[in-house]
Amino acid sequence: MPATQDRPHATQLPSWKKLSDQQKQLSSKHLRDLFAADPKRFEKFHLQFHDLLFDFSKNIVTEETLTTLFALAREAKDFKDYEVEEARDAMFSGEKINTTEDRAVLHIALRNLTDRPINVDGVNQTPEVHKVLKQMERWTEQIRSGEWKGYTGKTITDVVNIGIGGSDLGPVMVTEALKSYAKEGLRVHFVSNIDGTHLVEAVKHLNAETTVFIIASKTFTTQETITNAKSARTWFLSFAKDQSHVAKHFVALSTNTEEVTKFGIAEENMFGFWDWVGGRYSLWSAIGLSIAVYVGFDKFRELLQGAHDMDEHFRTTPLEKNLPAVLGLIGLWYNNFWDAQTVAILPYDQYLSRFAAYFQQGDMESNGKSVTKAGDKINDFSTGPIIWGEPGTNGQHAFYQLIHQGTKLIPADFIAPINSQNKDLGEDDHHTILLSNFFAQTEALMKGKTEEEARAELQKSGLSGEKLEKLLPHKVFAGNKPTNSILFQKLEPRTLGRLIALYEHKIFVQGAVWNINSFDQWGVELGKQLAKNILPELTSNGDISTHDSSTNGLINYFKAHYHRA
Ligand SMILES: O=P(O)(O)OC[C@H]1O[C@@H](O)[C@H](O)[C@@H](O)[C@@H]1O
Repeated sequence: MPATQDRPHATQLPSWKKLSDQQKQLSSKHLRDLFAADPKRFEKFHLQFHDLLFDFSKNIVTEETLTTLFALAREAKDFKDYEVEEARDAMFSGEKINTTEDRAVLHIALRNLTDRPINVDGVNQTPEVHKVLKQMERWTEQIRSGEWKGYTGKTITDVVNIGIGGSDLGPVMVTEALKSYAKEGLRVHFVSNIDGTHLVEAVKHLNAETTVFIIASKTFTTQETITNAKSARTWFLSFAKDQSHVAKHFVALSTNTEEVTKFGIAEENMFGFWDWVGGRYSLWSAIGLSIAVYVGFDKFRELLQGAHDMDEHFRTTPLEKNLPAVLGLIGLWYNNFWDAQTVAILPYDQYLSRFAAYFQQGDMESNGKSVTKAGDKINDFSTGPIIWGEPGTNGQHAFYQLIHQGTKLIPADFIAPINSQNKDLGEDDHHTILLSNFFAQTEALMKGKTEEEARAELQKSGLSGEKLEKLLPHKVFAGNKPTNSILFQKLEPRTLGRLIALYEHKIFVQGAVWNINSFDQWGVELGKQLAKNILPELTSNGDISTHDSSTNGLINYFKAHYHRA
């Protein structure tokens, strides 16, 4: 078959049909029954990888479901005839699997700390990757040791990363996650939003003499980042006065040398990367500079090492024992056969408070697609899920109500460390309280509470008759709500690396079965284009009439009431 011809949609595959039948059978069963029928369910349905324990037994699956999901992954082919494992191998070997941009997808090369060559167009990328890592290490040490001085000869105390999307979310999430490893006296700040408030509030209490700005942008053309960078430079020069001081206070992370130098940042203060690094997969590249400076280069290296561990696991392990594959296929099961629209990511670890937000971009920008790789419209199945979540136990007191008793099926991933970084706080052991909630929630979601159980409880509390009957339906929990549980020893950099890479590859597996390009993001362009047209209209004279009546009405109302100064 010619390379450009598309393959049957996943829905036409024999295993898809089987899964659909299995879903019908399972929909009359309850997770309680599955547990009751098999005391070895946990043993059968969990995997371990280094310090990660992945329990998927509280899912509405049987061994047959899993076998069929693995079969599906082996039947699904993209237009190059690659099934999931072959598509994975193609990514690892530097093939240009991002077809619409004609690019390789090699975030895995960024954490390949070995000398294994990874070629793109016949050129080994590994030496270049290691060169930039060295450059990052040098700069990181200069800042952290105080060797790098500001324009008045003072040591740097504050680093402000200006970037957005993939040039912001990864560093934000990881610096938060690894906060306990931060160097005392060195703070990092993040400015992403074009809303001037973000920059103003970030620099408000900073001293220009001791502040360095990292301008992070793969393209170096992103409107938000360049506008913020220019305003940051204006703020800086309002103190430093002399343009020549910019060199000591602004560095750039980018693939675009020309734009970086045009901005006024010298090439020696630029940390490069490559078009084969997708924005949402870039925290491992120079984009991670704010992480490295905050926690130290050794810790940054451990983070890379952790991701590399997971890469090797993903690359070499059969689907049946492969954590990202199992996570991905179980997710696909709910997405495609149970009509689940969303996945909640619920870390029981305050340090992971931005983990779900990070994977909102990671997953939704990757798999929010509705054409196959060959451009064929997908209208017979659903692709990427909506990702959301907050750390437990905050979520419990906010939105868990809907997960427990709402009408929607919300599969959820519970993630927690076995050991906390913060112990001996006083009378109570916070961590056992936290984890008791984790275990209780996953149990409650699975088991629910039957009418009989609820009735017995109400009777015990002294209620009876009409009052009891009225309250009873509100006290019932249907249960049968699926969860994954991921436990790890402690939130160390290497573990975090493994965890992030686990989710990255989960996204890959789903995208491969759906035969979509998980590595482009054309859907973000239309809004950008229209904003460019609208911007001059906001400052032109007179009313606007070029849009629909709503857009015209809003723009004209804005213009009538806006005061720039
Ligand atoms: O790093 P850049 O080029 O400034 O891009 C930032 C973000 O820009 C967005 O438009 C893209 O959707 C993201 O994928 C990207 O991470």
